[in-house]
Amino acid sequence: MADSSMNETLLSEQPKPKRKDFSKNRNHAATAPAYFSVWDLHAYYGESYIVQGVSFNVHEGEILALLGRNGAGKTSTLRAIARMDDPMLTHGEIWLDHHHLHDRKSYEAAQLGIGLVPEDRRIIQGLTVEENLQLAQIVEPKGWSLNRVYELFPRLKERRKQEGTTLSGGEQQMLAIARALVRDIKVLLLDEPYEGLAPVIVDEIEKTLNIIKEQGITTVIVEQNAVRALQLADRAVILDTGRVVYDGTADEVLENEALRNEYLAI
Ligand SMILES: Nc1ncnc2c1ncn2[C@@H]1O[C@H](COP(=O)(O)OP(=O)(O)OP(=O)(O)O)[C@@H](O)[C@H]1O
Repeated sequence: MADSSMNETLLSEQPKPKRKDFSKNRNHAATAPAYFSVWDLHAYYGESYIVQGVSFNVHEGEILALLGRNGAGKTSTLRAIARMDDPMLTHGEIWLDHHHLHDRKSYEAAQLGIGLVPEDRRIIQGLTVEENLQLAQIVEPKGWSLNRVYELFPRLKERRKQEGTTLSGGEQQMLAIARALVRDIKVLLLDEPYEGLAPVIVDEIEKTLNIIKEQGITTVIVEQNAVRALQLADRAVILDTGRVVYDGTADEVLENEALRNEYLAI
């Protein structure tokens, strides 16, 4: 999270939040060729104006890295897309496979195919690995079967009777991703999946994300480990103070030292 001084700056310089008003939005779907399209999102925490007009498109089956320095607004953008209450989305459009999400609740966005894996992974205490997965399957529509998930994550199969919160960090991350897959998701939103993990575990998760991509699932990954995210991703969007400052190929960012220095400090 960014320091509070940035918040204060944003607070003093930015306009006050407006009432939610999606009626003035133009119909972006008519012009958006992309499978998953985010257009001109504006979102606030209380009066703090954080997401300041973010737009990007993602093609089906693509992996997009959403990058930027601490406090750039990456998590907030993911949360706005997943239609969480905080930050409050006040303007913009979100389209997934011809369905609009911008005027929906988070549970409706989830039913339409958004799978958010938050940074803290939210493994449910007191439940085994398998019970965590079964609980995620309660809500329709269902996605992958447990057998299919266990094929992808043999470690979870081995530990299926173990309490989820006692797993290692990497295994908990696998469980968090698996929980998204047992629901019928179209877009996987990953917030800092590599955080705190050893490089060898990052390798393992990266392989899994490539397999998930081969199955046609679209992924947006937010990651402080920008190089690893760029190596995985097809495309990259870089945010700075809640605005898009780069939208292009991941390879171009890896090759463009000036861009990396300026916006990623790497
Ligand atoms: N619940 C909240 N209430 C108020 N401000 C918040 C809240 N969460 C985040 N912010 C502020 O929003 C801004 C963007 O935060 P966000 O977490 O989206 O950034 P980020 O790019 O994901 O950074 P990081 O990698 O550090 O998490 C920061 O200034 C942060 O302090």
